[in-house]
Amino acid sequence: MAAFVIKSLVSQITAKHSPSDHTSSRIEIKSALISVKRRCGSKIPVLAASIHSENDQSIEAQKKKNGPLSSSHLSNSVSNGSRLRVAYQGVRGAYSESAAQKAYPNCEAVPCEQFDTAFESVERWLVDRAVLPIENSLGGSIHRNYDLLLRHRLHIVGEVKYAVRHCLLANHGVKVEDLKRVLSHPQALAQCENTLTKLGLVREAVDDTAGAAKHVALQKLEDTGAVASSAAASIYGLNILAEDIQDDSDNVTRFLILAREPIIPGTDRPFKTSIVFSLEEGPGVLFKALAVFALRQINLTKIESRPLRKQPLRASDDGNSGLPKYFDYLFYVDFEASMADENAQNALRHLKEFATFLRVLGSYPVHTSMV
Ligand SMILES: O=C(O)C(=O)C[C@]1(C(=O)O)C=C[C@@H](O)C=C1
Repeated sequence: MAAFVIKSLVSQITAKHSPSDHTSSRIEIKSALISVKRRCGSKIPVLAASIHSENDQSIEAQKKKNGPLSSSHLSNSVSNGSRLRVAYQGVRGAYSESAAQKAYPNCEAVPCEQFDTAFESVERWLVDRAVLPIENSLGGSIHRNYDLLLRHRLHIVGEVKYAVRHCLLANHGVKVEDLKRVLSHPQALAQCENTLTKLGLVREAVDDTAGAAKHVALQKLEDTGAVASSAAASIYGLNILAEDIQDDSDNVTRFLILAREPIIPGTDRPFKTSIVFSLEEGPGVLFKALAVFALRQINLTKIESRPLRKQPLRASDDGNSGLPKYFDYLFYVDFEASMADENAQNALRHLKEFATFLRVLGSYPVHTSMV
């Protein structure tokens, strides 16, 4: 509630003042924050810190430099509430940018250096949403984002599936036979495993596909190519040596749309729910957990297990030698039902009876159209 109050206050105040008139709007925001703080208590300081500093000027300056948001920028701006601002990981030309624009066609796509930065920029009101890859049909799960879903308190409010078509890019005048190395995001390299092996290229993983293209272009490399999109080729002035080099034409990456607040789940269209839980150790416990859905004819579309980092190993309970006996895991499950559906509510109530931890990450409409 406090955050909502502040956000509407800030947009009212900043709307009153000209963009250059930061001093008076900051003074007014400060006094408004003091009165809100009296009403809402100590939750304010963190949010206030992000409002008090120079607002969009630093973001505009940052965008002019065309550099992605880094953690150092997280504390000094706030979304001005005009166009929806959507964070993605990577630089201009990344598939994540295209996915963000597909999810919100008129959005302002905001590049972030790391996945963590994208999560934090939503939490600190720098942007309104984040669109982050969670799995790919060839490369599998993006484990980092599964771990971050648990570490942060954002909600999944949607998903978008994007058909990824990789190109082999190089500087003009460079031929395929001149290449010795290729740069790209590890997921992209994995999706083009066969092609890159046939070409005998040494792979080097970098933060994102478009960043790889940008580096090859800026450094005018003649023995190194990049695996990236055709959009990245035109943005950074590279030549497309080969198109559709992914190992399978059906190369789809599923992205999650993350927000500070959950959506109200409905039953008016197909919904999906994502949860994460952990279980006691024991024979058949996982079977029992999955049975709560099977018994109610609820279809599971994804199961992912990730180490329980706070307690990665579990000592054996027979007390022998005290050596850890089990790896402790978290289970991430997506199922095809809305949390507005009583059947899904009963399934989770049943799961809660023997799960040691359970959190609903989001209940959101199934993405149906393809790019
Ligand atoms: O590097 C990019 O262009 C991204 O958008 C990242 C990413 C990913 O993390 O999987 C997104 C889609 C593709 O699967 C390849 C890379």
